[in-house]
Amino acid sequence: MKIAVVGTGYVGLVTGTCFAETGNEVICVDIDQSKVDRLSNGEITIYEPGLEKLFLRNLKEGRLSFTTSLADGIKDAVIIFLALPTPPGADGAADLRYVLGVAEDIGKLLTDYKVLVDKSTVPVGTADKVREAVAKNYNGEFDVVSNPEFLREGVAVDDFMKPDRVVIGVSSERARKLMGDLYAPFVRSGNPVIYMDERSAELTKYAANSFLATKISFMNEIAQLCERLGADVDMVRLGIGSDDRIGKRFLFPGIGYGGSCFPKDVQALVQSASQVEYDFRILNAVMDVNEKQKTHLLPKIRRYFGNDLKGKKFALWGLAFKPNTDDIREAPALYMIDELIKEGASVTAFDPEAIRNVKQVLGDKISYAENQYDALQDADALVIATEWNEFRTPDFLKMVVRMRNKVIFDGRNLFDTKAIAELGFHYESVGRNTVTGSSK
Ligand SMILES: NC(=O)C1=CN([C@@H]2O[C@H](COP(=O)(O)OP(=O)(O)OC[C@H]3O[C@@H](n4cnc5c(N)ncnc54)[C@H](O)[C@@H]3O)[C@@H](O)[C@H]2O)C=CC1
Ligand SMILES: O=C(O)[C@H]1O[C@H](OP(=O)(O)OP(=O)(O)OC[C@H]2O[C@@H](n3ccc(=O)[nH]c3=O)[C@H](O)[C@@H]2O)[C@H](O)[C@@H](O)[C@@H]1O
Repeated sequence: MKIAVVGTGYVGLVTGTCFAETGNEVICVDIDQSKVDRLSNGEITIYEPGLEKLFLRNLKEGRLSFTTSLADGIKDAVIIFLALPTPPGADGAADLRYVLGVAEDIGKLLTDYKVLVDKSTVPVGTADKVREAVAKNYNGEFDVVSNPEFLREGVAVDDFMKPDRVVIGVSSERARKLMGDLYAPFVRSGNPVIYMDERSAELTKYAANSFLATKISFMNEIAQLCERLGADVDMVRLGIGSDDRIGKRFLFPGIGYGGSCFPKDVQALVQSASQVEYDFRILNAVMDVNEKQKTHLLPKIRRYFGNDLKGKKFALWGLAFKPNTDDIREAPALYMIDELIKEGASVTAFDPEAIRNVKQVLGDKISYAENQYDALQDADALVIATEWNEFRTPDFLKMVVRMRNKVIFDGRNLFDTKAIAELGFHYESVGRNTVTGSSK
């Protein structure tokens, strides 16, 4: 099948590549000329494990191509995916200007039947708005489908190729058949396609992200209680997670959820609710808890250093909002850096993939290390903000010889408290007892 993907960011590139991989002819459209040039020349624009191999294969074999021309992109396509940004507007509601702007442009170009698919995360009612935008300039036949995306960065290829489910909001039989054919290879791997109306599909996406964010904020509050009551959140997590009704996943406390989606989507759902005069109280609390959790380590750090961070040198491990991505949108590490610098401390950071992106935002406000151990040179303390695998089993001897103090503030609970105390570290984490080794 010939398909177009408009918007070649994270979701667009994964969507385009994976549909090419299942034998479709895919043209990806983006307004960013340099991005299109790089991609056309075989240079991948995002860090996503496993994607580059598929991208290069499909580019080479001619199933995947890139253009800045919307007209060329959609000319022969039967299905057009819109994978455009939906950032928060001033009031927190999703800003639909990109989606509706492109829909209107597509209306000007259409000459025959096509299916427009909302892949972006969009509020309830957007499919109707897209229909209206297209119909401003085109009075022929077309359909609009809502097909929200549930992939996670870092495991995006697997999530896309072997999804837990595919949600398709569709009210036309013709479009349903086309979408069913397109997704047939994914269903073969045993996962259901759930068909529903467009409004339910649109809400399903926000409900999923908001529920997951709620789970995280709930555990962050349990962690707060654990610290005050002398319990261990990792034990509580295991204790409740083995109940199938609760489930083991997404129960990890930390320094708050970040990324390009949870913060924006929870806020957008609250805003959608308020537009229909509903006060979504749980989600207001979820956002509030998350804001506080982002700075959870700071009082601990201040307390340890007697409320004076001036001149203190911090090593920071992890800048990306989570492991296996170079994405730093709403990354908790950035909030901590801000606060530490404000209080007169200096920071030397290491991240396996995200340094390039952070340099663009922070420049020389902080120093950057070549590897995790170099970041520790003369550090008064190590702060851990992202749970990259290589941070989990470090060479402690290498750490000790570089650090001025054997002190760790861990926002991701990477180490066993007993073992780290035996190595002589003072170790503070989230929802677990502070431990202090003998050679503090
Ligand atoms: N990043 C993620 O993990 C996920 C994102 N989503 C949703 O998917 C949507 C897209 O998100 P991302 O891919 O992260 O965004 P992104 O910001 O990475 O990419 C958007 C792309 O659209 C391009 N663009 C903007 N205006 C355009 C136009 N008029 N014509 C053509 N291209 C244009 C930009 O140049 C950019 O390359 C959002 O609604 C997001 O909430 C959904 C699931 C996962
Ligand atoms: O709509 C989206 O864009 C996507 O948002 C999330 O995916 P993503 O943002 O890539 O990352 P997650 O793995 O969900 O993590 C989000 C944040 O929650 C934090 N988190 C996650 C899990 C956990 O147990 N604890 C926790 O603090 C992570 O550190 C991270 O900051 C969802 O998991 C995807 O299903 C969805 O498609």
